[in-house]
Amino acid sequence: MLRLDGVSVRFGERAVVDDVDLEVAEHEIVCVLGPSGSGKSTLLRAVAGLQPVSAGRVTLGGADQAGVPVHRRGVGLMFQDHQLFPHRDVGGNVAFGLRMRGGGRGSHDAQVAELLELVGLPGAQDRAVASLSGGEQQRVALARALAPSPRLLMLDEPLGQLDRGLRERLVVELQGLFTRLGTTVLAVTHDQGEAFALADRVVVMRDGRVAQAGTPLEVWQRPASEFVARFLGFENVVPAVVAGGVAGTPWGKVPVPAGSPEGGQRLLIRPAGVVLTEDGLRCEVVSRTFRGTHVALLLRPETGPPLEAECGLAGAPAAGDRVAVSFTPAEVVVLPTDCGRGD
Ligand SMILES: Nc1ncnc2c1ncn2[C@@H]1O[C@H](COP(=O)(O)OP(=O)(O)OP(=O)(O)O)[C@@H](O)[C@H]1O
Repeated sequence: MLRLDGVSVRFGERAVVDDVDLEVAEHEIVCVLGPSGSGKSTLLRAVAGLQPVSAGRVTLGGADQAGVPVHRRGVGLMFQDHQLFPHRDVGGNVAFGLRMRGGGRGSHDAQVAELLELVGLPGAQDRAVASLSGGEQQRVALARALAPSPRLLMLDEPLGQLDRGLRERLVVELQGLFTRLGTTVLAVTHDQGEAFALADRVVVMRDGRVAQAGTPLEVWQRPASEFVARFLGFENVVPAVVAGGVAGTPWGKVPVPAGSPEGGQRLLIRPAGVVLTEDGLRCEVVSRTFRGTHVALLLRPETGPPLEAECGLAGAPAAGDRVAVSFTPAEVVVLPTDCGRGD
């Protein structure tokens, strides 16, 4: 459906998007994820035709998009500040989306009703935009973007301004809706939770380049670099020397998965792999945080930097308690080095 070959966007000397290859298959939901300023929005704008590319090629359905204006690309856009028309009612906003398809100014009542039903706002046609909550406005913007049945729907921080609880609910709804409709989606977000909940595949960007692309599970289980690991919120990353299935680390010996590269490496231990035991590395519990399904612990080991661990709710130690931990190799990742990226 969508293909980017070596796409770069430069502002002056600076490549904000730098030689990016990317494919989105029909019916696929791809989320571009990355820190602020990594070039996500610029990439999306280049695909939409809102931003000229400095090098490379964007093809949609096999057709080169060079010189094709935004309104002829057949893409739907929903941006962070969802830009509803404040003076039109909800129905008028959604009908605008339908007219974008070239259906003329005729009555679109039935389709508007159907679209509002779809986004969970049945019967809202006559409501004023100003009377809607943030989440409701987001749904109207979505109905308007879906109205012309775009071959590719592009979302830029679609839930960016909403509070966390609402975002978590909406993201599940969106995922279900897109899957039901078979919509092809390219979305941009800086929120990994959102990306992981929505996407079939995530693309992590760093300084205009693709740092890793894969399914949420692949990226979560096997971060391709220390940058990706830290971006995902993993803090247990240390230098290590790997030999014979064991890594020598500041926390002592840590078993690594079979087949891990040997020699001087960077090592990630996911918190789930730091297990409370009778006998092992001795630590003091600095803090504990209830996370619903488990307890997150911050530990101060007798050697090495602080360690993040997880344990069950029952019998979780308290701040100040002394515990011992061991490590589970399945949760240990020997990280590929970030070539030339200054880490
Ligand atoms: N029109 C422009 N002229 C010059 N620099 C720009 C322009 N648009 C964006 N940039 C710069 O390009 C870089 C990438 O911006 P972009 O908005 O694509 O990042 P982003 O990853 O979407 O960030 P955020 O998550 O904060 O929206 C930023 O440093 C930004 O300042």
